[in-house]
Amino acid sequence: MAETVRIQSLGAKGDGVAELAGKPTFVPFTLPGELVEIGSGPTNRILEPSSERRPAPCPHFGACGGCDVQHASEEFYRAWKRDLVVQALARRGIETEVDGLVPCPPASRRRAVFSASRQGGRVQLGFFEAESHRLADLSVCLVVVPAIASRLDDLRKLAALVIDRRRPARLTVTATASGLDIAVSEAARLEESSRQALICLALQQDFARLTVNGEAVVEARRPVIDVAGTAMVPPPGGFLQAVAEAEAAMADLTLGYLKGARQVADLFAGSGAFALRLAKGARVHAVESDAPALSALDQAARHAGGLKPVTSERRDLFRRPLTAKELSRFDGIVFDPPRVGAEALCHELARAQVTRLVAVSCNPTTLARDLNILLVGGFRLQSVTPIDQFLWSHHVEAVALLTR
Ligand SMILES: C[S@@+](CC[C@H](N)C(=O)[O-])C[C@H]1O[C@@H](n2cnc3c(N)ncnc32)[C@H](O)[C@@H]1O
Repeated sequence: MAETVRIQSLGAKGDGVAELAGKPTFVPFTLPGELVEIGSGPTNRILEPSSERRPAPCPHFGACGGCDVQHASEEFYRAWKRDLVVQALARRGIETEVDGLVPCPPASRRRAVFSASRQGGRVQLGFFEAESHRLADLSVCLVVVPAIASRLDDLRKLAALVIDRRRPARLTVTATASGLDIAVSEAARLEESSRQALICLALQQDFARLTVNGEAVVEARRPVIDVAGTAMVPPPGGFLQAVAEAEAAMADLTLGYLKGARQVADLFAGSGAFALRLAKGARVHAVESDAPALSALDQAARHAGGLKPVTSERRDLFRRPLTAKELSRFDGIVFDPPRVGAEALCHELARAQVTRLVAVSCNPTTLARDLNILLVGGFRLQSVTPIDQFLWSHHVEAVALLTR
């Protein structure tokens, strides 16, 4: 039955929020203030559009799970994203100045994880919505760098050789300085004939490296990521900040905040986006649980000229966080955990003799929880900067400085 609702706000996942029969109702692709008819068909009818509404630039918007908010003015979009951080902090009772959002340009995502499946004999390649089976077959993608956007058909040809009938394959595609680095997971078991076909295709398409279900199929060239002048070869499908400009913005803030520190810990260091930059001015101890990531960091540090010593430690920081005593030997610390945050580590940090801390986060909710632990432990929050890395999605990063 059709109902008419007035959208009150935009929720944390980018859906419009309205009240219906006293309950919150989520209406995708709407904006605050809009009057919307819902439930009358597959799409909702906007009866009164917001003055902030704009035509979505991408023809796949709405059908593709990659973007949530393309239908608003840039000013509205940026304010909403910044507010996701403000609101998450406020829910923990943290009232603080939050900087303006560092924006993300279109055509800048160097790392994308596509899904591919076969529908009626045709290979479809695109992004799934969370918890959805909707996969739009992309003819264009406005968020990825041209080196990826121009290769969607080639990626479909590759997917055709690896798709398992029972589940979609995942293609982690990274544009590196030496060509595309592609890691396919959840692929069908490779028969010798499809392995040969993949090798031919990868060489013909000039992919730098192709890995399928963890097996190196082709490495025509080492895929190289430039980390502010240091060459780093990432492990296949390993973590990499998705947008080089966003990584640089987070790193610039971190380096500025830790200026003058001599002994720095980079916790949840990945392949060294921060460590390799920090080591230009300080000794760095990098801690991370993923062995291939640490090995990439080590190799890069060893081959780079002019860096101060970089040591690394493989350690599960959830189960075995550095202790307050271990942390107290550093005069600067940066930590950049996955979405679940760094609760156990923050309890140790709160007790450590550390005066300068940089928290980098991809989840405002866990960031707020972790900051709260540090504030109770006597730190003061000096700044919070939201950074857009996933343009037109509901994801937002943040960098915060804490001092004692
Ligand atoms: C958001 S990434 C940050 C990586 C790095 N700072 C960068 O900017 O490229 C989070 C990192 O935490 C690592 N990680 C996940 N769980 C961990 C754990 N329990 N202990 C230590 N590291 C972990 C992941 O492997 C990943 O490299």
